[in-house]
Amino acid sequence: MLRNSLIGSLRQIKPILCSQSLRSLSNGANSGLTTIEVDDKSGIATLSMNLPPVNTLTLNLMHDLIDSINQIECNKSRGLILTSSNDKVFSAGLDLKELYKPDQERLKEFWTIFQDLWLALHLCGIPTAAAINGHAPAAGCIMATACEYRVMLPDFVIGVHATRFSFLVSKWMMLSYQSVLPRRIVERALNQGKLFSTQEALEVGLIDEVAGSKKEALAQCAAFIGTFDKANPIARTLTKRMCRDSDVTELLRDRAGDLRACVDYINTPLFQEGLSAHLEGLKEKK
Ligand SMILES: CC/C=C\C/C=C\C/C=C\C/C=C/C(=O)SCCNC(=O)CCNC(=O)[C@H](O)C(C)(C)COP(=O)(O)OP(=O)(O)OC[C@H]1O[C@@H](n2cnc3c(N)ncnc32)[C@H](O)[C@@H]1OP(=O)(O)O
Repeated sequence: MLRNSLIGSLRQIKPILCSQSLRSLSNGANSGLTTIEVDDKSGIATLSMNLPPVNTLTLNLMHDLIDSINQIECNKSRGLILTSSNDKVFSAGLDLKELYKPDQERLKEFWTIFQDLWLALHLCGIPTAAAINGHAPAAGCIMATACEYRVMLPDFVIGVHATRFSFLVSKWMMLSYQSVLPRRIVERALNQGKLFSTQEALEVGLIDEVAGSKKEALAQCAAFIGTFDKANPIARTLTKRMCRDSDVTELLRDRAGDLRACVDYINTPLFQEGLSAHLEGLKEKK
C-alpha cells in the first residue's frame, strides 16, 4: 500500500491511513513465514524471516515480508531490523526451484513480487537495518543492501554470485549493490561472482559492522536507528527517498520491460543449463 502510493509520486509523504496501535502487530492474512517483535522501550520492530531450512525467497515468504514491512510502517515503529530465525542462513536468495522449467504465469508473478519486495525495502519510510546472522548470497545480499545499515556475524558469506551459474542481474539489483559499494568493486565482484567473507565484506564496506552474536547485532542495528533521533521523521523520510530516487526510478520507469527481459532470459537454455548444474551441485554437497 505504501509502495503503491509512492509509485504515483516518490516525493510525497505516505498518507498514513493505518489505524492499528503500535503494539498490536499481527501477521494478519499472511502465511506466518515472518514474525514481528516490537521492543517496548525503543519502539523498534525486528522482522524475522522464518522459512526453514534456508529462508529461500518463495512467493509466500516475499508476500509475507512485504506485508510485514507495510504493517511495521503503518504502526509507526521507530525503525525496522531485518533478520533471520535461522542461526546459519540470513537468506539463501530466490527460490531456485521457481526458476527451473517454470510455469510462465507463475514466473511472472514471482518476478513481480521480487520487484515489489525490493521497492518495499528500498522505500521504507522508517530507518532500516539488517542483522545478517548467517549466509546472505544473491537476493539475500540484495535485501541487505536495500537496508540502510548492515551488521554481520563472523564466518558467513555475502555477495551476488550470479555469474557462477550463468545468471544475470537486473540493473536495479546492480544499483542496489552499487549504492553500498564503489562501482569498480561492484563491477569486479559481479563479474567474478564473488561471495565476500564477513571480514572481506567489512573491509570493502559491504557491511558496516561485525557483531559477536545475534543479540549484539540487533543492539548495534538499534544503536544505528537511534542515530536518527534528532532528525524530523518526515524530513528524514523525504530525504531518504530523494537519495534513493534515481535507483528506484530505474525500476519504476519500465517494470514491465524488466519483467519481460528476465522471463526471456530465464527461459534460455544457457540459464536453464546453468541452473540445473547449480541445483545438482547443491544436492551433491551432501
Ligand atoms: C536482465 C536480467 C535477466 C535475468 C535475471 C534472471 C534471473 C535472476 C538472476 C539473478 C538474481 C538471482 C537471485 C537469486 O537469489 S538466485 C538464488 C541464489 N542462491 C544460491 O545460489 C544459494 C544456494 N544455497 C547455498 O549456497 C546454501 O544452501 C547456503 C550457503 C545458503 C546454506 O547452506 P546449508 O549447508 O546450510 O544448506 P543446504 O544443505 O545447502 O540447503 C538446504 C536445502 O535448501 C536447498 N536450497 C538452498 N538454497 C536454495 C535456493 N536458493 N533455492 C532453492 N533451494 C535451495 C538445498 O538444495 C537443500 O535442499 P535439500 O537437499 O532438499 O535439503
